[in-house]
Amino acid sequence: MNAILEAVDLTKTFGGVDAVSQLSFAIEPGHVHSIIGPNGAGKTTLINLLTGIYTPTAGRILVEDSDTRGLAPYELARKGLGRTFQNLQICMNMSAIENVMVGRHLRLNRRFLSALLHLKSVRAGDRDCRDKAAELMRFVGLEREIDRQPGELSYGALKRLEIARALAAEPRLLFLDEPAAGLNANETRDVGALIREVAARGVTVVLVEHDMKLVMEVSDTVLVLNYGRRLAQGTPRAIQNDPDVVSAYLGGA
Ligand SMILES: Nc1ncnc2c1ncn2[C@@H]1O[C@H](COP(=O)(O)OP(=O)(O)OP(=O)(O)O)[C@@H](O)[C@H]1O
Repeated sequence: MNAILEAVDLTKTFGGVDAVSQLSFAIEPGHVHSIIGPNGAGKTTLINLLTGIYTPTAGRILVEDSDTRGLAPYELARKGLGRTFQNLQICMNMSAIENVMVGRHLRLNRRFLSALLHLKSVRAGDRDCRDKAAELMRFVGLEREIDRQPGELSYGALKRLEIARALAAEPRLLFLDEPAAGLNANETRDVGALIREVAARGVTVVLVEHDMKLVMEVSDTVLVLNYGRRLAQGTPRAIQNDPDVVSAYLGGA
């Protein structure tokens, strides 16, 4: 088995409601894999399970064949799992590049909290970290924003900054939770191009997104959830033509 991540009979129950129910799937390395589904289908719950925020009620999650049960999110980050969040998690009192440098410390420094508290010495002492962060800001198209404060950046730029920060930890698998939410059409198109570039760098991308145009343009495979279960999985073209998906989701969207 060469899956980078595998879910086996995964279930998460909240007070009698199965938010995710007996879900099995595999994510092959490389490419862009999207997870879609109507509101309440279980997408966020699934991401929170895969990234260690929730513990499964039943079932298993394997990262490169190793069971992740009991591992905290930061331990999964060290195994190569990165993520961005639906709601921005940017530190507004740090410069844009410092936010990206923090992302690198989350992976490299076991005592990252103390590193955060001594950010000035980190900044002075770790030229490599800053250089790497600057390279990532260029990669996401924010080369002119390096020393600006997040409060001066557009919402679209902040979303890209989050992606740069997640990449700073050098993930092999990157979860993007609604990266296009709140963006206009141009910004969404740019995020789509960025997602493809991230995948071209060899980072496997798992995308949770409501914007169907974006999903269909950037994905290699799409997993469709409905009531916490797998409704369909396949290429964007196959998904768009799947009658179950059309009636349960796309048709009602
Ligand atoms: N912490 C929680 N406590 C109780 N129920 C929850 C909790 N989180 C999610 N649920 C329920 O689990 C189901 C799946 O919710 P989830 O947020 O994972 O869906 P989603 O597909 O991400 O939805 P959306 O597209 O609206 O973000 C819903 O019925 C929701 O009400």
